[in-house]
Amino acid sequence: MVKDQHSEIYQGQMSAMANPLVAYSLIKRLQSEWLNVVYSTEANENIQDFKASYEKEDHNLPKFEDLQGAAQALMRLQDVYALSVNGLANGRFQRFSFSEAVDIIKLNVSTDLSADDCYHVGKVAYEMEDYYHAILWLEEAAQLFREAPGTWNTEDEGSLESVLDYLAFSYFKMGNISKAMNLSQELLAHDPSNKRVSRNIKKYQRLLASSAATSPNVILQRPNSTYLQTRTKYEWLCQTLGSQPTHYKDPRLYCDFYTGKNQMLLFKPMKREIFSLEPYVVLYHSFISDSEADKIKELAVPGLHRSIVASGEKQSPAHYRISKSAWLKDTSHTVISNVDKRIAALSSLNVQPPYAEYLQVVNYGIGGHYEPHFDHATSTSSPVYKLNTGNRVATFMIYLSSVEAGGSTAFIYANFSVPVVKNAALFWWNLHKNGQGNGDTLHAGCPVLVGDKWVANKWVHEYGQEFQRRCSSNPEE
Ligand SMILES: O=C(O)CCC(=O)C(=O)O
Ligand SMILES: [Fe+2]
Repeated sequence: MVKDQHSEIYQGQMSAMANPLVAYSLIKRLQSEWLNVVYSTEANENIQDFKASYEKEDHNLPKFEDLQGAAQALMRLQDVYALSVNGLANGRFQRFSFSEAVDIIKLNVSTDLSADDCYHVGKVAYEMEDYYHAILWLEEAAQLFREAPGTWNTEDEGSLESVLDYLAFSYFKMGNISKAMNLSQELLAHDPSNKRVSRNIKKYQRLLASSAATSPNVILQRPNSTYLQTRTKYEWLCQTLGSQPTHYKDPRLYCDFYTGKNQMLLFKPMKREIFSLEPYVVLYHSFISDSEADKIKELAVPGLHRSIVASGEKQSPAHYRISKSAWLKDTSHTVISNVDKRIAALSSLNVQPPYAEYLQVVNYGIGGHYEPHFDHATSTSSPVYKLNTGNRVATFMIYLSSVEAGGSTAFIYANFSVPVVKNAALFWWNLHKNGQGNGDTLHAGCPVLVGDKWVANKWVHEYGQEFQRRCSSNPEE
C-alpha cells in the first residue's frame, strides 16, 4: 500500500513538491512510515532484503528533524495565511470568511492528510509545549480516526487512543479540565485496563469539584513564542499576496522606462515601477533573463547551506529565517559579473568588492520565510562591519523564480508588499543620507505557500559611494 502511495507521488511531476501538503506527506512517508513498515510483522517475507535495502538508502532519506521542520512549516502557513486545519487535511488551502471556508488558491496537484499525518503535526506542537496548535491538529486527527473505526495502517505510528491521550493532556494544560476528562473517558472506553487514564479521570473529577478548576470556555490562543510586535501587520501584508490596490492611487507611484544617466540604459531602458517614496523602493521588471536566472541558481546549488543571521557578533541559524543560501563571487561566472555591471549602471553605485558583498543566492523551501528584519546593521558589533566598508546602504534583491502562492516581500511600516515577479529586481535604500538606519525599511520574506522561491541579494555598502550618494545632515533624507 505504501509502495502504491509512493509511486503515485513519484509519477506526478516534480512540481507536486511545490505543494507543502504533498511535500509534508512525502517527507513523512520516507522518514517514519518506511521505518514502521520495515519493522512491522507484515514485512516478514523477504525481511533481510527489505531491511538491507532500507539501510542502504537510509542516509538519503529525510531525517527526523526534516519531518519536524516540515510539520512546523505547515503550522507557520496555517498561522500566517489563517488557513483552516480541516481544509489542509482535505488537501485545500482555505480561510474562513464570514464563517464560510473559502479556497484562497486551487491546485491541480494536492493530497489529503491522513489521521496519522495530522497526529504527527499535533505531536510536534505538543513536544514544543505549543498546546494551541497541538489541540487543533490532534482534534483533526481524532476526527479522522473516529470516522474510520477499527482501521489502522501498518505505516501509522498513531491510533485513536494515542491521539486522545495527547489531546486530553493538551486540554488539561490549556486549563480546559472538562474537555480533558471527556476525552480521557472516551479513551478509557477503548482501553479499559489503562490505569494511568483512570487515575487522570479521578484527578480531573477532583479538580472539577474544587474551585481550582478553570472555566471550560478557556479561549485557545496562539503561543507567545510566535509573538512579534508587528505580527498582525506582517500577516495581513502576506495574506494580500503583494500589490495593495491603494498603492496605485498615488500618482507619484508610477511606472516608466528608466534610462538614468547611463549610456547602457539609453539603448535598453529598464521598466521601473515605483512602489514607495519613503522609503524609496522600486521594482525593475525584466532585470535579468530566464537563462541568467537559471544559471545563477545552477551556480548556487553546490554551495547552498542553511541560512544564518547575525546574533550579536556571531552568526547562527534562526527559526525566523528558514532558507538555504550560497555566496557567489563576481569572478565565478560572467553571468554574475554582468549582473554586477547592470546593478552599477542602474544605481550608479560602486559594487566592486569590498564596497558590496558577493551575491547571496537564497532558496526558500516549504514554508520558508524571513520574518521582519533590517538588512543594515543596527549594532556596531554586527558582522556587517567585517568588510570595513561601513553599513549596508542599499539592497538590490532579484527574484530568480516565481511562486504559485505566498512569498511576497512585505514592508511592514511602509505598509505594502511586493509580489514575487520572476526576473525583476527590487531596490531600496536602507540608510538615510546622514548614515542612520531607515526604520521604515523593516521588511520580511513571507512564507512560501506553494512553490520554490529563489532570490539573490546584492548588499551595497556605504564606503565607495561618496560621489554616488552624497551625504546630508537632514535626518529626513
Ligand atoms: O525573500 C524576500 O522576499 C526577502 C528576503 C530578504 O529580505 C533578505 O534576504 O534579506
Ligand atoms: Fe532583507
